[in-house]
Amino acid sequence: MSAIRIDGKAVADTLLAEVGQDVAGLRQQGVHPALAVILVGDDPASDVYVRNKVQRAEAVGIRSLEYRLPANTSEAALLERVQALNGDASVHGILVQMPLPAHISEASVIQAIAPHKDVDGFHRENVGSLSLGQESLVPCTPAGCMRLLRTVLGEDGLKGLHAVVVGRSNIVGKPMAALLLQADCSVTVVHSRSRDAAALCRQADIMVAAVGRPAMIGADWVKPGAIVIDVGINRIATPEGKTRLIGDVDYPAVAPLAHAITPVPGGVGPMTIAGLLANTVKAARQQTGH
Ligand SMILES: NC(=O)C1=CN([C@@H]2O[C@H](COP(=O)(O)OP(=O)(O)OC[C@H]3O[C@@H](n4cnc5c(N)ncnc54)[C@H](OP(=O)(O)O)[C@@H]3O)[C@@H](O)[C@H]2O)C=CC1
Ligand SMILES: Nc1nc(=O)c2c([nH]1)NC[C@@H]1CN(c3ccc(C(=O)N[C@@H](CCC(=O)O)C(=O)O)cc3)C=[N+]21
Ligand SMILES: [Mg+2]
Repeated sequence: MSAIRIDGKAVADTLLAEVGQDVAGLRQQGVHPALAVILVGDDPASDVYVRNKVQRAEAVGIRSLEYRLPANTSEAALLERVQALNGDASVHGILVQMPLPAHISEASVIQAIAPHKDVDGFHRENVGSLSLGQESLVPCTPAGCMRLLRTVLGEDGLKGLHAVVVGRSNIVGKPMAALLLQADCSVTVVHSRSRDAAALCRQADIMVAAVGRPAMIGADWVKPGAIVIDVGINRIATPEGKTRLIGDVDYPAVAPLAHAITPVPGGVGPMTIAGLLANTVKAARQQTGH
């Protein structure tokens, strides 16, 4: 028996086609959804993601504005840029690429983004809404993971299952746990201080790995028949002297015993970008009343 390989690229393409139709409809009504992406410094990984975002945005008809600021940009200058975009009615979504240089407070920058333009869903107003189960802009990566889980399990198929989230970051782990709870899973969150993380993970019907450690999750962490979602994006060196992407899950070891599993690349990553663009359209609708 080999696992279902969850094709995130294909699911993302379906979502992007829907987004493209929504954008076309809005543009006929005179609304051109626009996303501003701000990148501070020249982190090579961030550079790839920002390029992917801008390309996908343009492919679905979303106007994209890209601001590349030098690594020595002051926090005040970045906040000024954010405030200018907050006040620009032609811009519907604002994303500040993380991580930021150490001299800039990520929290301060996130709180400066107008909540209705916060397409990452990181602002405390959106975090609060998510936690309360109220309508909000939901973080793109966890939302993408939920959509992938529903493609395997169906709309109501998550109810009552035990989900284990590995990682508790504000951008992935915590919002992931909130969404799983809302879908009526029982949720365990495992982190660096957890006692016997592997034993907790072995109890999971659904496991979501968001750690940032290449292939940390081996076969002995996974219950046979579990569904495994790998959020990790790690760049490792190959014996040939090149680099390649690998997840937090040891795919060759885990795939034979899982019911379904996402690959890296081609799993969660494409869903994040599709979700970001879907959030941009949602924000544009809310801001324009269309
Ligand atoms: N596919 C996509 O679209 C995206 C992928 N990513 C990727 O997902 C991964 C996680 O990202 P992010 O959440 O931002 O990472 P963070 O570094 O912010 O968080 C990592 C989490 O993993 C926990 N952790 C670290 N080591 C262990 C361990 N040995 N056992 C159990 N838990 C551990 C940490 O625990 P503690 O809190 O105790 O320190 C922390 O909560 C990265 O590879 C990142 O590149 C991120 C965003 C989007
Ligand atoms: N404010 C903010 N919001 C984010 O959503 C955010 C961020 N900062 N900082 C960095 C992480 C990481 N992230 C990814 C986006 C797309 C892919 C992606 O497209 N992955 C593809 C291809 C990757 C490749 O080939 O390099 C895949 O996995 O198949 C991956 C990772 C968003 N993040
Ligand atoms: Mg910082």
